Amino acid sequence: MTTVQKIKEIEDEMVSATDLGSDAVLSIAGQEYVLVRSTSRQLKAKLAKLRRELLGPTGGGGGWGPRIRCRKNRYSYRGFVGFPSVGKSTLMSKLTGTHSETSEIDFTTLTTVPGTLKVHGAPIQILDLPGIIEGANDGRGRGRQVIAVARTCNLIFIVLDVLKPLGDKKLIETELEGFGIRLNKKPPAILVRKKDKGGIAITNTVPLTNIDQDEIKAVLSEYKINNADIAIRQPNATADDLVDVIEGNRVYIPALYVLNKIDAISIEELDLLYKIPMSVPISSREWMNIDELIEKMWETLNLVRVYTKPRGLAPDYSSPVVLRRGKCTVEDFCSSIHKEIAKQMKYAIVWARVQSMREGRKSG
Ligand SMILES: Nc1nc2c(ncn2[C@@H]2O[C@H](COP(=O)(O)OP(=O)(O)OP(=O)(O)O)[C@@H](O)[C@H]2O)c(=O)[nH]1
Ligand SMILES: [K+]
Ligand SMILES: [Mg+2]
Repeated sequence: MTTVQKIKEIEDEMVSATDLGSDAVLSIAGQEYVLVRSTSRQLKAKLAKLRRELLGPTGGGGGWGPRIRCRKNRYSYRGFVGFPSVGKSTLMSKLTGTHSETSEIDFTTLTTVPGTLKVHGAPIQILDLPGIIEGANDGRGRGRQVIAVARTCNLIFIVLDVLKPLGDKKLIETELEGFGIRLNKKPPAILVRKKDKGGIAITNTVPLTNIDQDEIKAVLSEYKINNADIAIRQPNATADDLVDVIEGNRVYIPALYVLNKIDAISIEELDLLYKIPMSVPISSREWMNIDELIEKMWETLNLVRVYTKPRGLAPDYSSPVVLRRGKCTVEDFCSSIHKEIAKQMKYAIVWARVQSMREGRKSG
């Protein structure tokens, strides 16, 4: 029996215990739980604890149900990351029409649940993810796996509950950063080229304001790099930026802060929320301000839609090929369909409604 099935069994038992109107004893994984009609709150907490145990790397004894899996294929994903019960699944279910279990109990979602939302004709893949807890990137709960999936996304929605302290924003950021994810940041314009000899040579095309030559050398010596050319073109580069470049396994992902449950706050409080950069206040349950969320998502994704046109016929506007701006040459278009197509193609005629669409001819 998988863990998910086990939890379902507990929930069913909870219902029947309530029906019985008396105490019932339930044994799960060798532990006995006394189900009392009047203690449903306690039971829920127990269930949440059990779920968290099962989420943990040691708990569950490998009885985990469907594994968190997310392969990066021709689809790219956008994922919901947040603490438990902030409303990720409510939002995902309503946005995409794909059912993902919701409830007031923490750790309701136990696996990755994918759904698709069409925005301006382009299918956008969205992943509902299990809630994470503080310390996730150190291995607490199932957070590591969740964050590993988030690393493969090309947009992260950080979902926050406006009824909980906004310090949660910082906590989530720290968890993601601890896993090498850099949010709303470009890769630092710093070049580190290791050599066999010659010592450390530092050149900078911008003034060094946050780090000096000695500090750069100190960081390099931490990594036992004694011979290297360092070129700094990043204004206000920091030691952290340098470390990121040396470590090399960082991912730079845009993030949108989804501030959920605004139905439960006042207009004055809402005004304050609007000051948070890259944020959208919404209510997923009451379906408030969802249009703004979708538009911000579209802008942040920076996508280009390419419609194909059979000779002599009108373009097929029903299913565009979706490419990323800056990566939308004819060759990119071909590769997104099949890697062989570009080799055989002699030319393409391209009409563009956006300026950045590059000239579409490819000589044969
Ligand atoms: N007031 C209010 N409650 C909401 C809103 N969205 C979700 N909720 C409630 O918040 C609770 C948690 O919702 P879920 O969608 O299960 O939250 P989740 O983030 O997926 O939770 P986990 O999967 O456990 O991490 C449920 O009781 C929802 O009804 C909202 O916009 N306003
Ligand atoms: K929940
Ligand atoms: Mg959920």
